[in-house]
Amino acid sequence: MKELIRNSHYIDGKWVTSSTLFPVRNPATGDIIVEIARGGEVEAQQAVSAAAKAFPAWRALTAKERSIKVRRWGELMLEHKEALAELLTREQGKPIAEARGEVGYAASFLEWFAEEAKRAYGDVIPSPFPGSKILVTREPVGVVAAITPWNFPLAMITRKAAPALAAGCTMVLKPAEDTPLSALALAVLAEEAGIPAGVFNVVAGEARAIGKVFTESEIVRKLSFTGSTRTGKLLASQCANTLKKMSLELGGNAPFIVFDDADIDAAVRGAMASKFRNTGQTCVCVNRFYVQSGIYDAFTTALSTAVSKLRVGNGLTGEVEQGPLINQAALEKVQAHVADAVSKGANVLIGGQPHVLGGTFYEPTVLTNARHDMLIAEDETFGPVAACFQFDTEEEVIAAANNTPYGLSAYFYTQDMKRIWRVADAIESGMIGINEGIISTEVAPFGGVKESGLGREGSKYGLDEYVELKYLMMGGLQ
Ligand SMILES: NC(=O)C1=CN([C@@H]2O[C@H](COP(=O)(O)OP(=O)(O)OC[C@H]3O[C@@H](n4cnc5c(N)ncnc54)[C@H](OP(=O)(O)O)[C@@H]3O)[C@@H](O)[C@H]2O)C=CC1
Ligand SMILES: O=C(O)CCCC(=O)O
Repeated sequence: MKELIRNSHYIDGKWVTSSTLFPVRNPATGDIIVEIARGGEVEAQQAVSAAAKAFPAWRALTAKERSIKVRRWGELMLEHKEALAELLTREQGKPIAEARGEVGYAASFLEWFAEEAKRAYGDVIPSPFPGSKILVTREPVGVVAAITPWNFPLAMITRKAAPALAAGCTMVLKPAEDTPLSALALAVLAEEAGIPAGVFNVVAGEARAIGKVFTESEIVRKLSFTGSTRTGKLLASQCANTLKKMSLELGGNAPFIVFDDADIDAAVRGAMASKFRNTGQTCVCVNRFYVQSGIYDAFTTALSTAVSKLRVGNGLTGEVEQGPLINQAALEKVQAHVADAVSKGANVLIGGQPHVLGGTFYEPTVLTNARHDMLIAEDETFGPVAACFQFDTEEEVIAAANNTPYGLSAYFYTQDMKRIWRVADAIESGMIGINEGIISTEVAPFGGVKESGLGREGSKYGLDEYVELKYLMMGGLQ
């Protein structure tokens, strides 16, 4: 087994330190896990140069040769599943069972795109001109920069690195300040898998300085970002001058609609899975529950009963289902949303306070009588708070669900087949769970519309984000 904890950057196949360090803390205890190198402009430039140098040889490999290495990277993740999961829980806080799930999910992107690498087919187009042939080939974009968030410290990296490397691109990565250790552990395993020096580089540290180098570089031809809409817009503006290709997976404000004819038990199971995954800290977590009047009391009561059974604590202890929030700012956001909702008339059915464990733990919470003038209706809470709105008609709820600049995920529960199609067509969202609370899988296209972003990750479509089409017109063939 490889030692997975590293405290320096991984650039050009070497472990490189910096003159200053920053602490990585366990959000469940506040303890420092390790202090790691704080990189900035210099390290970011080194990483971009290394990725540029490695690109010609990596793209020149056959798709099958790249596929073998990418697949091996994923296999190594699974061979180190327990150690990776433990590290992930220590730096991110999610319950160990969810961390194990994330290791598998992250590895699944490496397996999937190792397969897709071999299917980066071109095209032959019937030519309208005599004596000519028209061909389309698919080429790697070049050097890709990735900037990733703290909520899925492994999966958000492999969801980008797997298609990028499979397509023949090289990568520079800046992980989130709160969770760089999982990214560095991935670099250890990339090296072990035989991924050549410079193909995958990790620089942790100063977000703005590193981001500026990545976005302003003429060498970097693509930015792939997951995080807040605010930061996504900033990075997109920084990319404008070099007109980079961009994938942006940004914030959401997911509605979860429960119609009168829904199977209430199934809806509560879906609600629990979607809302409380990672303590409410995923971009596809429900933010607004819309429950039809006829079942409002029954649903909210059943939801509260389920929420009352959630066990909160340090994710490393096996029984726990809800970990801490990632940091103090996250706790303050949740507190502000709940205080604002209560001040405007929301009722607290359960929870509503910081947890007695202290730190950044917050009680799993259900609010009823939610209204649209509350902060919770506009901005993703990113915490364990289920805010329930009441509605009467399908028309009214579709208008309410769409009344947001976001459009990442949405969910609805009904047993009426005609309504399923009507509502699925009407909702403005990149992804919809229909009688289903968990939608994430490597085989399906993940991404949003409106201000939730650009592009799709995972699935057969995910490779397209890392390739350019090249059209070849061959004349004089007669
Ligand atoms: N779509 C999603 O999956 C996510 C959505 N969010 C939403 O965003 C809110 C705030 O979370 P937060 O972590 O601050 O999200 P951010 O969007 O700020 O962070 C995401 C990533 O972007 C980096 N980053 C931040 N600012 C810059 C910059 N100027 N240049 C380059 N990189 C930058 C961060 O680095 P660093 O960590 O070093 O600051 C991190 O790696 C959450 O409450 C949630 O609503 C958050 C995370 C994921
Ligand atoms: O919050 C995110 O951006 C990660 C989504 C996790 C998933 O793929 O479900």
